[in-house]
Amino acid sequence: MSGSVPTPCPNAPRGNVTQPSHKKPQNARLLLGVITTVNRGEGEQLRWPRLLAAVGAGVAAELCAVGLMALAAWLITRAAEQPALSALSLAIVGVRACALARGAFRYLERLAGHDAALRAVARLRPEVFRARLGRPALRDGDALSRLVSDVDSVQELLLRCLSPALVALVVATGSVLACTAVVPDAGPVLAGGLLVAAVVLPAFAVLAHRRDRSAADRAELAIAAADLVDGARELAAFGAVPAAVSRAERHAARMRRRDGESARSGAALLAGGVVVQGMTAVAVTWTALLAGQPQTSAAVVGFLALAAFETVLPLTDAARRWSEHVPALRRITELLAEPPISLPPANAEILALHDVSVHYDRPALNNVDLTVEPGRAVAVVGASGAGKSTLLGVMAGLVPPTAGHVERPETRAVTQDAHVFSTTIRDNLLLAAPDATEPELERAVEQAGLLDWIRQQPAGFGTFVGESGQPLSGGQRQRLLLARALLAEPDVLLLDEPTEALEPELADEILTRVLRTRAGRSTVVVTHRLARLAEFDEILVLDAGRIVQRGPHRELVAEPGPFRDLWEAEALTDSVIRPQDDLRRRAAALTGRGVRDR
Ligand SMILES: Nc1ncnc2c1ncn2[C@@H]1O[C@H](COP(=O)(O)OP(=O)(O)OP(=O)(O)O)[C@@H](O)[C@H]1O
Repeated sequence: MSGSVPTPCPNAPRGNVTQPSHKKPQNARLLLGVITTVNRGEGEQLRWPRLLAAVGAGVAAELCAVGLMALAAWLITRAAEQPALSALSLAIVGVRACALARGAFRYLERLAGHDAALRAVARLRPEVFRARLGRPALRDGDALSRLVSDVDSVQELLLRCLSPALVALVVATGSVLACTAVVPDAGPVLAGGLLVAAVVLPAFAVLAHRRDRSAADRAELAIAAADLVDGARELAAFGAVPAAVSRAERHAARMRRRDGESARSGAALLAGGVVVQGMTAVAVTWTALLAGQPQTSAAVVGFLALAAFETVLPLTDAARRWSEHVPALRRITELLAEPPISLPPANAEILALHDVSVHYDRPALNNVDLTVEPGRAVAVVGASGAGKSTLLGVMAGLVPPTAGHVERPETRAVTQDAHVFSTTIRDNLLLAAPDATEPELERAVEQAGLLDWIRQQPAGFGTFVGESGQPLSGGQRQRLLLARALLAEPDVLLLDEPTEALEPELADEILTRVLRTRAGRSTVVVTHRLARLAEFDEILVLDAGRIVQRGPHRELVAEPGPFRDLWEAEALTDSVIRPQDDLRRRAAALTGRGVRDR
């Protein structure tokens, strides 16, 4: 693996790792599980009462709506009989009260519901980010944005699925009971109609969503569009723009077609709901009349039925949303269920590996025994894939060994995939030593060879870098990461090809400075470059996960063996490449352009 520190069992997604087998829990249990997670611990959190208060207010608002319709129906039919006004006054007040209360309860429902959902999301987000800590980096933007949108899905599920479902359940039951109380024969008719709207139509919506491929099409279109934008230069250079554009157009056309199909099936379900609503209201009224009930009662149950459906019909949409958001819920649940990763704490004064092995799908490190005495400088060399980064990862505690054990003092590693945060240079550095003073910052960046460049920036240490800041060259990035590790003043500094992106002279200069200023700090450097290894106390030569040779530079070059082979190979390459480099440097000097970073 080139450079980045790999992560084997128990948490790596690759290799011979046995993944924990997650039995798929039921969807409703998923949501309950997530709500339990956000209910854990102290501080600001979602409390069940908030959610129940929202549901309670929603029920009250919907019951007011049903009551309003039923009272209005009674009022109109009764008024047609022209009774004394006093006989209607209670109903008039009731209609007014229901109308006012409905608005007030609706407002309370929104307030309590959003409060509960936002608290849930605020609580869940750090839990999810914490659970991601230490796991392999998410390189693809889609996975990264999903990490954010998955948590938003929980808000959607609470507000647009769970809460409406609970409200509909209570209001539908209440409406059937009220209808039965007024016209006993009409109760079962209403119950049947509501069941169709609450169960059958949502089931169709779920089925339609399962068959709907528009989400996959949308993702493919996004990928094609990203290729068009990010790869515009290469596509133009290879004359491949028309082909790429027509591929994106094909995705767009397919997505339009699918969107049309899904809009048609949604509209059909909506229309189906309205038909069921109308037919049930007619059937309920008819049943009441057939049962010999007065017209007033028939009108009341008919309108009551109409109003009850207003609460139940949105369940079709809620079911579609539920199907849309459940995969996000599943991802969150699986992430939270994984055992937390934490770096093992320092447990010794001296770094020592005892019979350490690391196995992925095949061995990466075999029975390594090694002690790094305080203050020693050790270089690790070997062919690509020999296990250098894995060894460094084990030393840093980033890769747990599959066999053997590690004694480790305080270490800091600069891995190839170490992250530059999207903030100022200063904040990136202070991550390692929050109390570092300005001179300490300057000393660290000077050792890492970045001070001159920082001084040239108008904002100096306040220059924004990272994703949303100033783009850094590979060499500047490596030097910033090196300075950050130096600032932490660890007992053991572990560097994985720390200057690979720099010109050889500058790389040597920086490495020499880092080694000379090490005092009591041990330094282990993985490197492909063998030129300056005489500065190291010991060189470890790795081959196929084993230490095949070790010793100081002068001894290793004096005897035939793997190191001398590597050394001679590099000398041969240098004799071909160096003259070209010199030429390039002279040309750069003439044109006044720097060539320090590769
Ligand atoms: N996460 C992983 N899962 C499976 N195999 C892995 C993983 N990480 C590394 N390997 C394998 O382990 C072996 C050692 O990899 P490692 O990255 O330690 O080599 P390296 O000497 O640092 O290589 P390079 O010089 O190219 O960076 C390689 O065969 C690699 O394919």
